[in-house]
Amino acid sequence: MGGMESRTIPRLSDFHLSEDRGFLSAEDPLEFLPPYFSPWIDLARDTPKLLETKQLRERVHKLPLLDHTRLRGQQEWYLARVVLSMIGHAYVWQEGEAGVPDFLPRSVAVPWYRVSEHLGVPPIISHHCASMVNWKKKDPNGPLELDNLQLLFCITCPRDFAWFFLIPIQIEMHFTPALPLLVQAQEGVLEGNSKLTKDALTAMTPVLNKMKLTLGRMKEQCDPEVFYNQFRYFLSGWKDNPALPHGLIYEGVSDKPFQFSGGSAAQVATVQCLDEFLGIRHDDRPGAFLMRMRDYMLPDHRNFIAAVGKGPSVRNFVSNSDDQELRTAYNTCVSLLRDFRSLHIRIIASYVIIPSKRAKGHKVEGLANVGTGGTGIMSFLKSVRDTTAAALLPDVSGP
Ligand code: HEM
Repeated sequence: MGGMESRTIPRLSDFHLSEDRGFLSAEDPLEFLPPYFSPWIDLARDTPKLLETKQLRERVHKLPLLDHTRLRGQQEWYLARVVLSMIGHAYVWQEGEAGVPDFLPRSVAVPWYRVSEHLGVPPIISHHCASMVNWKKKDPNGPLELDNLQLLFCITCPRDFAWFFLIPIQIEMHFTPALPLLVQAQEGVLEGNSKLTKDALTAMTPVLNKMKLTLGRMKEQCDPEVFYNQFRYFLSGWKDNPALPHGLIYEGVSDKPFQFSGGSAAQVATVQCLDEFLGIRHDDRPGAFLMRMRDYMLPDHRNFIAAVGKGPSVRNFVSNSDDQELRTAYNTCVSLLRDFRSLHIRIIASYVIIPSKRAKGHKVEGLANVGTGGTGIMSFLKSVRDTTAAALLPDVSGP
């Protein structure tokens, strides 16, 4: 990743990133669209119940084709994408892998495709739409914190599904102070100011610690068996997926099927941003997968990550310096990111590997192995974690 190092420091405002919300948008997400769009909102709200009785497809068949060009403002476009993604995935996977439809009806396909095109992302559920713009505060005057957050729209299993997507929002909030710090660290490199870079790296330590602590809260309200057997497959896409080997036809958009990857936390911008900042370069295959996941991020986010990677190299600066404190500060960040990834691997063991062994013969068995899933997951994640660990720099040699 990365490429030629430049002397340009990314400015947050150029990428519409705010100092107090980071990759979350500066305004709170909308909960409602204008009344004209109530068929979408009502259907998305009813989705978990309609799936229970297997009536969701019927409701979609009655959905009118609405004019998406009547959406106004970024937040309305975001919300439209949230609800259409929930409805679209519920439609495709209502019957599990056994009963996939040949095409997605135009009343969902056309606006989903066009709204996503407008936002510069593929028409499929992504981490951004399921999590980052899909929340509200329980107490509007309370803090933007996990325990005060509620997910707006779910596909199924509301309690567990919501928690799964709320955890990343809190992680995002922890990460937010790191954005100006990484800019500061690169400024230090540009100015040859070791202290500026060191202070920034040191101030990032609590950020990374908090991210890991919150990741560790996943089990509080998201049960591994519910995740694995009841909602994971609803997030699946139609690329490299044996249940939809040719992809999916979006009726009214094209007669040819499209192939897109499903939702994955590998689309989280924060972690890839940290990799670029710390100069961590992943091996060919894992690196290519992570790079591909950037296509599912908002253009501003993927462009910012690329700009950080092209900015002055903190890693080169640290490795060329004989300031041991600077090196320790850098190494602390790298080791905390490694620890975050090690914890993530332990989580996958209980959320994917163990349930997959129990699920033999279950109706969604095949869907457990899509994407980088199944046995490929662990070697992928371990490679990414080991490359992170390998980025640790040796101590400065004595005089
Ligand atoms: C129950 C919770 C979770 C499960 C089961 C899970 C599962 C997975 C899986 C299977 C992958 C491999 C890529 C793929 O197949 O799509 C992955 C990658 C990834 N996940 Fe998670 N994930 C969970 C929670 C999280 C959270 C909360 C975050 C951060 C907010 C996160 C961040 C990542 C990242 C950054 C990657 C890419 C690999 C890396 O950079 O280390 N995951 N996850």
